[in-house]
Amino acid sequence: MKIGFIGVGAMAQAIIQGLLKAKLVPAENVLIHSAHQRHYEDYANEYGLTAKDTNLAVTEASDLIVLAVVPSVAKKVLAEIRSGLSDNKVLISIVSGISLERLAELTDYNLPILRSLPNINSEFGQGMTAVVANENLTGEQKDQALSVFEATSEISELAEDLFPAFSAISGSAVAYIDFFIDALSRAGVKYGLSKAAATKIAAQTTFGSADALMKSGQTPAEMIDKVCSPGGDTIAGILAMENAGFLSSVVKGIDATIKKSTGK
Ligand SMILES: NC(=O)C1=CN([C@@H]2O[C@H](COP(=O)(O)OP(=O)(O)OC[C@H]3O[C@@H](n4cnc5c(N)ncnc54)[C@H](OP(=O)(O)O)[C@@H]3O)[C@@H](O)[C@H]2O)C=CC1
Ligand SMILES: O=C(O)[C@@H]1CCC=N1
Repeated sequence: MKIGFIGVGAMAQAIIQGLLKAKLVPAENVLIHSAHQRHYEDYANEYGLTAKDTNLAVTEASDLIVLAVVPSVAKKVLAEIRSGLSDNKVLISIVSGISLERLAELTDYNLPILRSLPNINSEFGQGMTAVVANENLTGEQKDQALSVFEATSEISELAEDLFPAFSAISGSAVAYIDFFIDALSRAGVKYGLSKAAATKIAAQTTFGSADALMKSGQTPAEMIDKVCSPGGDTIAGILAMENAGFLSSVVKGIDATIKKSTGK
């Protein structure tokens, strides 16, 4: 199986690194092209990938074609690769905000297409990806397309109208969670910890909390209650955070993310 990437920016690189770690395909079976020759050639050389001269050449030589460009250039790129697509290849889009209907309209209504929304944690096999297939993508071909994300992440098959919410609380939320870790870390610095030590402590605590939450099967509220000793320190902190608008500031951030991705 050959997997082509059109665009090798932050998200494509995370998936490629995840795929290489998972050994889903040999490195030379990953084909790439992007806007800047120096960038895609250097990246291909560094990891033993195959660089191609054009987006169309990637498409023609691949079984799965991952569209990994920013939304504003997707239309132009799809026009370039359209003639290389056929029903024995799968177009996989990771582009935020472009629907299956729009992808088909810009290419061909008979093509198998998978719309996905991964997150950057795919690099370490810890991603979370939403997927939705069109009616032309079924059976073995669908399994093959899903294998890219199974190798790098958990998968959630979602209705398309939930993609903006998913993108906000997963794709974008990696940054929001890191923002929270950085906030904890800066608070640690305020009270004398070094930034490096505070960041490690905050990151491990975040990681361990997410792991424990999932392993316990409890709700976040139940976990919070276990940490808040009666009359203790944590409940004082929770109340002060909420008084400063913690919940509504997080929801406002998600509202803004969804508004930007949908224009609504
Ligand atoms: N970053 C993330 O966490 C996530 C991103 N996404 C989606 O992934 C897509 C890419 O985002 P991201 O990786 O962050 O963006 P980047 O800006 O990091 O990467 C964009 C890539 O597109 C390439 N590119 C630009 N124009 C062309 C062209 N005409 N032909 C071929 N390649 C081109 C660039 O080439 P070059 O490198 O040579 O300049 C670059 O490699 C977006 O649609 C985004 O919505 C989805 C989920 C999460
Ligand atoms: O910021 C963005 O537009 C992309 C979509 C999800 C994560 N990054």
